[in-house]
Amino acid sequence: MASSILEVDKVTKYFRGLKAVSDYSLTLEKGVIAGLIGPNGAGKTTVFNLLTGVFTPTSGTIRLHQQDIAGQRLDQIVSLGMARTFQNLRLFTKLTVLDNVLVAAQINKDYGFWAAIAGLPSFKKGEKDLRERASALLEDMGLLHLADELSGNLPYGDQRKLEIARALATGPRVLLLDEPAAGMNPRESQELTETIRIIRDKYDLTILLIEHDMHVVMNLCDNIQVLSYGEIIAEGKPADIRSNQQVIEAYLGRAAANA
Ligand SMILES: Nc1ncnc2c1ncn2[C@@H]1O[C@H](COP(=O)(O)OP(=O)(O)OP(=O)(O)O)[C@@H](O)[C@H]1O
Repeated sequence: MASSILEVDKVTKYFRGLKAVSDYSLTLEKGVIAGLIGPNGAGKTTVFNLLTGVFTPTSGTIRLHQQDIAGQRLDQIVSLGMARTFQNLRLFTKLTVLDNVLVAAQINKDYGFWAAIAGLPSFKKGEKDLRERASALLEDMGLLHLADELSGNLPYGDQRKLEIARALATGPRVLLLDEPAAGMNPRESQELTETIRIIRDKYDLTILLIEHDMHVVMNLCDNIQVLSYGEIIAEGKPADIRSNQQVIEAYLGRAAANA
C-alpha cells in the first residue's frame, strides 16, 4: 500500500480580513510528483509558506512523516526532511556555485565547532564528504562545469537549477519547487522536466511544484490541484484537469491565451 509522507488537512490562512487559503487539504504519497496551479494570487505560494513554517495556519493540520509541523521553524522542518526553492531566487550571488551548495549542505551536518577550527580529521573528512556530495548534486543539475563561477554571473535558468541543487543539499525527502521553469525557454524547461524526474528517482523524493508552464505541469505531474481564490476547485490527473470546464474558465483559458 502507498504510504503518505505529507498530509495537510483543512488548512486555512487569514491575513487580517483576507482568506488567502481556505480548507486546503493534500495527501502526498511517497514518490509522486504533484502540481499546484492556478491564477496569480490564488494562494499557491501561501500554501508553500504554510508548509515550510513561514506562516502558521489559522486552522488545520500539517503532518510530515506523521509529525505535526504547522508553525514550526524552517530549520526544524528542514531537519525533518522538507526543502523548498523560492519564486524569487535566494542565492548568495557573491559566492561561487559550489559554495552556495556547500552552505546549504552544512545545515543538516554538524561536525562540531571545535573540530572545525582545530582542523581535526573528523572535520576534514566531513568537509571532503560534503564537497563530493555538493559536486555530485551540481553534476545532477548539469552545473558542475560552473562550480567555480560566482552564482550571480549565471544565466537565470542556471540560477533556478542551482536553487534546486541547494535544496537537495539539505537531504530532503519532500521537495517543494516554486516555479522551477520560470524564465526558461521551451528547450530548457523540457530538460528541466527530465532532470526533475531523474532526481526524484535518484534521491527517492516526493515533489510538490508550483508552475505556470503548462507543458511542464502536464508532462511531469502525476496529480494536479487547481487553486482559485484560495480554494481547491479541481484535483486529478493531468488529462482530467486539462478537460475540466471550471479549470479552463478560471485558469487554463487565460494561461493558454498568455502562452
Ligand atoms: N504576507 C501577506 N500578507 C497579506 N496578504 C498576503 C500575504 N501573502 C500573500 N497574501 C495575499 O494572499 C493571496 C494569495 O497570495 P499568493 O502569493 O499565495 O498567491 P499565488 O497563487 O502564489 O500567486 P502568484 O502566482 O502570483 O505567485 C493574495 O491575495 C495575496 O495578496
